[in-house]
Amino acid sequence: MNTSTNVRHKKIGILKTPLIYARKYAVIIAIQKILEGIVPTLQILATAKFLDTAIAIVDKNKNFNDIFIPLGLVMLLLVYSLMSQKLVKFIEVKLEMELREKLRVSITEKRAKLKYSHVENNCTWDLISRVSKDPEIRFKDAYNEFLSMVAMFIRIIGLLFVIFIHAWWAAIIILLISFPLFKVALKNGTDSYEADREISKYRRRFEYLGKVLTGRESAEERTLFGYSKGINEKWKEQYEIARKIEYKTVLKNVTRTRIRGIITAIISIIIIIILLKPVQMESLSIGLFISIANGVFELIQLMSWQFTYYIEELAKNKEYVVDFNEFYSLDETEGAIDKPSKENIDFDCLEFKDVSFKYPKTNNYILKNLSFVIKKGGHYSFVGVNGAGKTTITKLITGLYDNFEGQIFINGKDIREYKQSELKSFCSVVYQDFAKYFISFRDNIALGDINNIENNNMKDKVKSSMRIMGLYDVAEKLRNGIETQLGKIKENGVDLSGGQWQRIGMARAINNNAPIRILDEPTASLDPISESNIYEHFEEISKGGTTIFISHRLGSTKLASEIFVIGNGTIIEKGSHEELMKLRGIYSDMYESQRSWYL
Ligand SMILES: Nc1ncnc2c1ncn2[C@@H]1O[C@H](COP(=O)(O)OP(=O)(O)OP(=O)(O)O)[C@@H](O)[C@H]1O
Repeated sequence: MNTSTNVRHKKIGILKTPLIYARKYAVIIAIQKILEGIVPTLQILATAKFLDTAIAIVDKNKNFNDIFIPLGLVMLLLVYSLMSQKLVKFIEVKLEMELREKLRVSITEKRAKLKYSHVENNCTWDLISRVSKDPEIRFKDAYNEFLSMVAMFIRIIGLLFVIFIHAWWAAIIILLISFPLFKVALKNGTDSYEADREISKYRRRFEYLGKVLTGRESAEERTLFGYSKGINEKWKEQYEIARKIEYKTVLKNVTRTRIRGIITAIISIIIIIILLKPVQMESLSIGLFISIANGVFELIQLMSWQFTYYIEELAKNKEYVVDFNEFYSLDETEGAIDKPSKENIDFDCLEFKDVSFKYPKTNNYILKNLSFVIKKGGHYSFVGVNGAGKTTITKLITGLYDNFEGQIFINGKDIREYKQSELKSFCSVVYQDFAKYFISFRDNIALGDINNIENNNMKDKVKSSMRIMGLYDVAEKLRNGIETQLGKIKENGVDLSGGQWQRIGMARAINNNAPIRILDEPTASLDPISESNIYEHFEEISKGGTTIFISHRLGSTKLASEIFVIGNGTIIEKGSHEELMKLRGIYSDMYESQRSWYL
């Protein structure tokens, strides 16, 4: 069915994603991180044992041989710490690669399935862009940071435990100062992501303006109109807003972090001074004092900088995961990625019955109680002023939007009851903003019939479409003929003129066997000879099927068996060219005003 589906997406979290998509590497990293949390406490104990034994040997209370076991332990733990870090870096790269492969495919698939309205809606488009940016790095970092935090937590508990046994009050003081620090870090993380979100709006604008200022597409106009200075000002304006938001957030975070650092440094010095007392009273050995002092400094360092850094990052990544889950729960069009049905679809008639439509989240009706019938084998023309709603009608016919009021029937059956694969096989379309694919000349045309793209007769089909569109001459002049790579992204790629690209777009549509052919401004970029060539070959283009032609060039309407003049969202005049000319209404005014320039 061509209806949208509200996707019941199982929410995934920071931990689940790597475990689902790259389980092996995720488990190895988790084990390593847990060990990373345990080893430092063992190191403190082993170092203390080593120092106390060394002092005892100097004091002649122990044998020299007694040093080997604690020394061996210290060495072993040191070697482990060094080796494991190298190993985990390697595993992290593997995890990232596997996440990239799986997540990118999954995100691309989801994007392809999305309801078309999400593509045309700014808010959801922002969300889609945010989520699609480096998802593997986001999840890898989030996973690592979460586990590093767990490791650090284990490490903190271990250190606190050792300190608690020998100076419980020091452990309590450290704990008390840590809670507000974590809260501040959490706030920092959320603020940063929110700022990122706000910045991304402006970034999109200044990046676009940057493209206008430097891109190839606008190079000629840039030189001719000399607008670089003005656009540069606008670029600066948007960039400045983004920079100020970023600066304010960073400044706030740095100030909070600095104050936090100074307070914790003072507290750690006080703790060390206080710990001297039990050493003096010999209730704390010198080895343990040195190890604990080291531990306290390290702990304060961890808690005031690293641990809080991880909390901040985690808060940021949590926001990303919220976006990620929101993206996956956006509604989809069922069967959106299905290929057109392979069966030969018979088309009999298409009917719009009192159709009204407004774009989602807007208030104005673009189409109002629109009714018309398109019959098999007929040639129809939609004309009307800019913005009258002609392209919108094609969006409804092709099923891109299904939130209209009234009814649309194809062969007497409600359009919403068709599967996407069936709907796709009804129409082939040359869009007003047709796509230019930077692939070979031949593949650009072959794409029009995806079901037979690998067939042996595709080359002949491509050639036949090229002949109709007068593309033989164009291909002959290219170095590798129809195998030439188009577009400038490849080293040997060739760019074509606007009209040549448009003819390729038409050839792609002709290569498709759908019974209805929709041509939205197909001659806008064509020279007069190519344009009249199209009118002459119209029967071949339509292949005996039904055509819907949208054009402001009213010469094309003479081919139509019926013309629909669209105004105020509905049909204001209809009939053949001769009938409408006799009517002396809007159509005849439009036609006469265009013709007057040719006389
Ligand atoms: N995605 C969208 N969201 C909101 N409004 C839209 C959207 N797309 C088009 N519109 C509005 O719908 C109206 C009809 O647009 P449409 O593209 O159908 O006109 P048209 O008759 O094909 O115009 P033209 O002759 O200029 O190609 C316009 O006012 C346009 O601003």
